Amino acid sequence: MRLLFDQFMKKCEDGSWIHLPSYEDIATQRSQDFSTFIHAYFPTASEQINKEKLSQGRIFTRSFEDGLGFEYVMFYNDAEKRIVCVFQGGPHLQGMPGFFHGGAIATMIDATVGMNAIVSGGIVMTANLNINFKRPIPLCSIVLINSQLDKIEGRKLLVSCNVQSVDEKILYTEATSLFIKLNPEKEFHIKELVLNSAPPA
Ligand SMILES: CCCCC/C=C\C/C=C\C/C=C\C/C=C\CCCC(=O)SCCNC(=O)CCNC(=O)[C@H](O)C(C)(C)COP(=O)(O)OP(=O)(O)OC[C@H]1O[C@@H](n2cnc3c(N)ncnc32)[C@H](O)[C@@H]1OP(=O)(O)O
Repeated sequence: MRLLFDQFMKKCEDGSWIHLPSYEDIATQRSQDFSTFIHAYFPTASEQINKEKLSQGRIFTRSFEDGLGFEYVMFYNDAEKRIVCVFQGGPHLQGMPGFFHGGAIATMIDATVGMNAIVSGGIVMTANLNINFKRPIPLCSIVLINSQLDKIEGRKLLVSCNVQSVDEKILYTEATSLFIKLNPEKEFHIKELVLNSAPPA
């Protein structure tokens, strides 16, 4: 994992790739924006959300103890509209004995294609996620999630991805997704928000 991280950090040196900040980095810096965001886009839901609970909110991929759940880092290539996620799931993500749970894989896929849609299109939500599980992924192995923005049609963003072994010899999973941009009149400049929260390369 460290070796792959260092290889991608090297690619960041010429600016072609960007090490994306973790959700926690963004949330810590911009937590005051979250209730404004919810109120702007989902005014009815906003009344149903307990403000105290919201302040305890955590993205669930970052809710496990270190090493037991989702360990990952993402890198973004703006020219190619690609994100590569280096993912090493922990033992608490087990489904079939010895392998990752399909829901855990779906979560990481959604997080990766979702981040690609966010940096490409702004505030979006997943409308559709289609996954083909082709081979089971051994528990605790390191995999690469390669996502690609395929098309933008008005408010719709189509992003595809695959999950491969690090040596690229095993294709574990393929997925396509549809994201819908929320009301553009209430645009938050989320791309800047995400990129400005990036740790130094
Ligand atoms: C400053 C604060 C910032 C806050 C965020 C901060 C930081 C974030 C940073 C990082 C985040 C990190 C990682 C991201 C991690 C994970 C990503 C997870 C994302 C999710 O986990 S998200 C949860 C699951 N997600 C939902 O909970 C959505 C529920 N849903 C809805 O809320 C609505 O459904 C919505 C909004 C999607 C659309 O609603 P809408 O009213 O805006 O649009 P409408 O329905 O008119 O559709 C417009 C056109 O899309 C077509 N269309 C729609 N749906 C379709 C479908 N399924 N298949 C085919 N076509 C479809 C229509 O047919 C029409 O097409 P046409 O225009 O051609 O007629």
